[in-house]
Amino acid sequence: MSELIRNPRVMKKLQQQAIEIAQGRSMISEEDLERMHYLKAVIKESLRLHPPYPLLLPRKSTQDVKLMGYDIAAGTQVIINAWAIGRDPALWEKSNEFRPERFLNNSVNYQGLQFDWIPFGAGRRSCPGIQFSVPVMELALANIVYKFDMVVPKGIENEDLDMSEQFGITIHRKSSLSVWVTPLC
Ligand code: HEM
Repeated sequence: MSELIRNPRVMKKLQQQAIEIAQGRSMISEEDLERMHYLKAVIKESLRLHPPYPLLLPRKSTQDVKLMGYDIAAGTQVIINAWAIGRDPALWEKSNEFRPERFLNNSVNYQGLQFDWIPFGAGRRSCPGIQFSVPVMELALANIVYKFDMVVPKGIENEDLDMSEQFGITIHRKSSLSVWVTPLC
């Protein structure tokens, strides 16, 4: 929500897609999600910049390895930082910008097979909640933007919206998100 409000171009494009898909119906349904490619890209881009679970479950190396110049001895506990990978400028063009378009022609999926985007982790300890949480996020966001327009309160510029994060086992906004909401239909 914060990124959409900060990026009205993306909000407009997403609302446009929601209007086209809903075709005047009162709600967007789960069956509609398949065709909402821009919505899926928005969610993926949000998870790239703001993975709710930033540090994956600890792993242990089973053998001595050399990784990017570092020697990691067998038995070392390793913690993988999905937050840093998602913002790595070597992997992502303009890595700090919210640009869902980067996921439109990108085969990346939720299974964690491409290690440059791992908000749900990877491998046998990856998140078993993907099948539940992704449709829930998509359905909620699709219906919110279909029904409401949201902007920053008067007197604040979009780029001044406080995006500070509270780090911990999970990451969330440091301050509550205050918005002006207008019903659309
Ligand atoms: C946006 C929502 C969610 C995100 C971003 C997320 C992310 C993650 C991540 C990054 C891990 C660690 C994976 C790894 O180390 O490879 C994890 C583990 C796990 N998640 Fe989720 N998760 C979400 C929702 C859920 C939901 C809804 C459930 C249950 C209904 C769930 C259940 C679990 C469980 C049980 C584990 C531990 C798996 C294990 O120990 O093998 N998650 N999740």
